[in-house]
Amino acid sequence: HLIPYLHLSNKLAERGVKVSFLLPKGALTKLQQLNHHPKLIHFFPLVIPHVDGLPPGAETASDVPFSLHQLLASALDKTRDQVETILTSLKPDIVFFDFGRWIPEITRQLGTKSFYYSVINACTLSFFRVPVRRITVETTMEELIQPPPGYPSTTVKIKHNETPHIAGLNDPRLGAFLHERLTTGLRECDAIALRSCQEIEGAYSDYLAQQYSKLVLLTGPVLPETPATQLEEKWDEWLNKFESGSVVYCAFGSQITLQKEQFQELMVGFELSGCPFLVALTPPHGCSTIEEALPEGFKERIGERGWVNGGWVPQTLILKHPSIGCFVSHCGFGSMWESLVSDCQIVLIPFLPDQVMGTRLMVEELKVAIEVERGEDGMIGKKALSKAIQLVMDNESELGNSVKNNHIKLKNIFSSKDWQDKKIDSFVQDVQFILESPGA
Ligand SMILES: C[C@@H]1O[C@H](OP(=O)(O)OP(=O)(O)OC[C@H]2O[C@@H](n3ccc(=O)[nH]c3=O)[C@H](O)[C@@H]2O)[C@H](O)[C@H](O)[C@H]1O
Repeated sequence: HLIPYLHLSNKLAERGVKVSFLLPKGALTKLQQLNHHPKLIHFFPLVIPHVDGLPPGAETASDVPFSLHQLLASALDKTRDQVETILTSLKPDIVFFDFGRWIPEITRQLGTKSFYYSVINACTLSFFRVPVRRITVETTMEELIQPPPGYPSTTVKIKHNETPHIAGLNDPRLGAFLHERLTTGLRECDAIALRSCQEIEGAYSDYLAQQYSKLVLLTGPVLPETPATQLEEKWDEWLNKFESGSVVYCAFGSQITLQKEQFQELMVGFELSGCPFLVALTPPHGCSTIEEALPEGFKERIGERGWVNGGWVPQTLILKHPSIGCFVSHCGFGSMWESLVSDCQIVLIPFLPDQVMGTRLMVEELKVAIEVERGEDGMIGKKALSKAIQLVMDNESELGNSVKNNHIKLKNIFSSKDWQDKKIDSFVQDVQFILESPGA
């Protein structure tokens, strides 16, 4: 959530807006590198108090598994005094927030506005977090995956047989907690803003506005300008060995850590695909390095054809490299947008609820990607993965060409800087209108 908020801050700063960015102290180093306007964007590091049950020093969602997000949110709540002191001294015109459901209480006292800025896709937010829904600890799985009345899709949904394998769905306490927290923020804020656009999520954003009877503003994808820095030599040199559009790139964002068995199954899937591949995944559970996680004899069999990296890679630069032809992604919202503006074929393996919903939007509605089906046991099988990759990489494949052509149509719109700038410009105009009309 911090990365998309900073992308938006950069776009606002480009338009002369002064931004105060409150963030966990521990995230400062990583985020500082993404701050393109240090004269207009000032960081205010927050000390995140320890909460029993959290690993020592845990400060962001990438430090803890999804199951501990409730504890992380209570640690966030303990920063309220720090936040209140900073906002009282700054007196900003608007506060953008998402998990801090007590922000509107503070902004009302200060006579300023609060915008709930959602960095997850609108099709998920409007499916689960609308006032017409009641999600409590008693809510059954059947009730949970039922669309709310008036929901604008019958294909964007979570299927019953997959529910046991989606993290965060099978914990009624976590579900009730998230529902109460997010709907409070959406109900109490002055306006809702979404990191999306009419072209792909207009129906969901309109549904949300109708459900909350409040303005819903769209910022568009808010993608950073391609950084001036070049792709590091080690990646560029290795990728240049392969034909244009032949390499498969796989990454699952900052929150997914696989079980070792699933990790190894995916590695053999890349091997069976016959394509060169570059994989950037954190070492699976129980492994401290990626080397120890690799299947027996894998490195010897693969040789120079594959690179499995156990840490963070410059994803946006890699996706722009001409050798990359396929992106195997978890459909995190940031990666989803980055895949839409890329020239790659898109293969999706979602893990969290919003990633499943985003995958259905991409596959069933936009028809620009294919999804790798899980087996009965919830595993992504090596054959299913290699088949999906071969399908999109085969120039003769009808489905492969169909998703490619649909993707190109959207890419031609979304990758235009002019289109992206127009989205932000109209967002800033709408915000100014709200600020100038006190009754709004
Ligand atoms: C809203 C929330 O975002 C979360 O973020 P997560 O980090 O998983 O994935 P992305 O949104 O793709 O964000 C990941 C960001 O990290 C970048 N990246 C990733 C891996 C790497 O090796 N190098 C990189 O530069 C990537 O380019 C993207 O910008 C979850 O999805 C969650 O489902 C969703 O609700």
